[in-house]
Amino acid sequence: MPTLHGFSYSNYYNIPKHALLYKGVVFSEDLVYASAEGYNKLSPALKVPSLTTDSGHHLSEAAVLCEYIEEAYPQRPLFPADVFARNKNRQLMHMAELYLELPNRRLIPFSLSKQPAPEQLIAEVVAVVERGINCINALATFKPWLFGAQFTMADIYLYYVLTVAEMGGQITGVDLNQRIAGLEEWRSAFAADPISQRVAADKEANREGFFSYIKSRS
Ligand SMILES: N[C@@H](CCC(=O)N[C@@H](CS)C(=O)NCC(=O)O)C(=O)O
Repeated sequence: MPTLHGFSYSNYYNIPKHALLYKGVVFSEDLVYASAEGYNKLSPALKVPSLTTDSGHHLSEAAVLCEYIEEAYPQRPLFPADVFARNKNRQLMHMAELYLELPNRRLIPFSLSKQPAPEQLIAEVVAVVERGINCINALATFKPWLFGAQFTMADIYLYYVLTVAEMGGQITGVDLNQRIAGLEEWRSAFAADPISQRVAADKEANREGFFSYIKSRS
């Protein structure tokens, strides 16, 4: 049985978790924070999530876990069969991370501490997020999923990226629902799925533990 390492408050952790649940893979969860002793053996970058495969190998980086999960568990495919469509899917995943997740992630410390973020930082974040908005508008159809009828890995990836993008948006004032037509309805449909609700409930159950961990490190 594969083991997913990390914590449920992490949006990155919830990406492979959602994919595993969608495919009906039986897996165990190992609650671990990135600074735990020995965690570098699972994830050299000391980032959550990581996965230990059935054969005892360790992998890390959420997008890599998505690829591994699809290859190791081909049931209920999450990438399109067509090679171009499959790579278009990956294109959106990469763009969502680079231009929506990572810039907004820079604002997490200010969101958690409720301290004002420097104007220069906000301007830098907004400049990158504008690219992200253009990318999603150019690629996604929202009919009803990002690339049409098939629910794909890109849907999972973007949904959890938006957790951090929304947190940052409260500081920058960028409202993605206003800027990306169809995003809000798509997100509501995703959130209504029982798997999304299970992931959200697990996240909520980890809230106290996560904030105690953050406090213990400051
Ligand atoms: N590029 C990594 C990023 C993962 C990431 O940033 N995870 C956060 C939790 S949401 C983390 O481990 N943070 C710990 C740290 O930066 O020390 C991935 O795709 O898995």
